[in-house]
Amino acid sequence: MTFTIAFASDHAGVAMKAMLIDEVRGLGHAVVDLGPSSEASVDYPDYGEKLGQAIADGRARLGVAICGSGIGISIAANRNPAVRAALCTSGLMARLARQHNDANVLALGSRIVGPDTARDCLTQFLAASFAGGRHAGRVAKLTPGYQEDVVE
Ligand SMILES: O=C(CO)[C@H](O)[C@H](O)[C@H](O)COP(=O)(O)O
Repeated sequence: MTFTIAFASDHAGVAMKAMLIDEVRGLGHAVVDLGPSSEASVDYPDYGEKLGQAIADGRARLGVAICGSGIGISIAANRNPAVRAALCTSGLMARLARQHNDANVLALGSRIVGPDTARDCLTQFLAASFAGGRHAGRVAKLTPGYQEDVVE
């Protein structure tokens, strides 16, 4: 299955963002790159907000958010009620974020995880799907108007 995936970062995540965009394009996914395009210093709240809006208005089904630690941009993206951003440092966390939490944004820290781990997180995030069942009611408590995504 392929998705439209929105990417956003701050300056610390630009290089990792470019690397992961190449990766997902190679897998046949469509990409919305919300920037930034240079490593000039920017503020993660602005880019987390852009990503939240892209998920909320349906421009992208999934998102990837990257800053130095992954913390600031995941907090920012999660301010949008449509977002369930999960900050992950392993492929297992990324898989569980999709399976149990129906996470729609993968957050990564470019100063925390290396390229191989980042790729593993993204690969497992994209390959997994929400398990539903006992998890559905829990996710509904997180997201107003939550409707379980039907995988087509
Ligand atoms: O939000 C963060 C910390 O939780 C990110 O790591 C930022 O990328 C970081 O704060 C940016 O720091 P810089 O010294 O301005 O590059």
